[in-house]
Amino acid sequence: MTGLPGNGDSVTLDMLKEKMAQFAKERDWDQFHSPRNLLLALVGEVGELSEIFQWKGEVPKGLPDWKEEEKVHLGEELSDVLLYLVRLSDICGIDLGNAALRKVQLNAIKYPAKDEGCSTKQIHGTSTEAD
Ligand SMILES: Nc1ccn([C@H]2C[C@H](O)[C@@H](COP(=O)(O)OP(=O)(O)OP(=O)(O)O)O2)c(=O)n1
Repeated sequence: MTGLPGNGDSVTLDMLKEKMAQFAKERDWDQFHSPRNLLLALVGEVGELSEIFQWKGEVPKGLPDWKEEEKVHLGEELSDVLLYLVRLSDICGIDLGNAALRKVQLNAIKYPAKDEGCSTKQIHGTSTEAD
């Protein structure tokens, strides 16, 4: 495994966590990667991500009309958000993967599937045929 993108390996949150830790250590940037700084950096990147969609109106899933360079840019901004989120979680001592899995379970309890009596209308204000 080379750890480089595109070599067929699946990327894990742990890999990204280690990459970010190494990146900060090599630059002596641990001093700047405080919880508050990382949170602000994360929010800034969410802003940059939002700018990509700003004023475009609704866009179809899969972004079929977008140029390749726009999709590359989108991937970069999504990555910045993910990387700061992973780093913030690490610095706060949160196991993000397990916390997210637990949250998915909690979501399923809070919003039961339609067979278990939950309607789309209750949550999104619109009905589907299944409702
Ligand atoms: N103190 C820092 C600064 C940067 N990064 C890393 C995490 C992000 O993935 C990326 C963010 O870099 P920039 O602040 O240069 O932001 P952009 O890449 O979005 O550049 P720009 O804002 O010019 O578009 O670099 C980091 O870990 N710690």
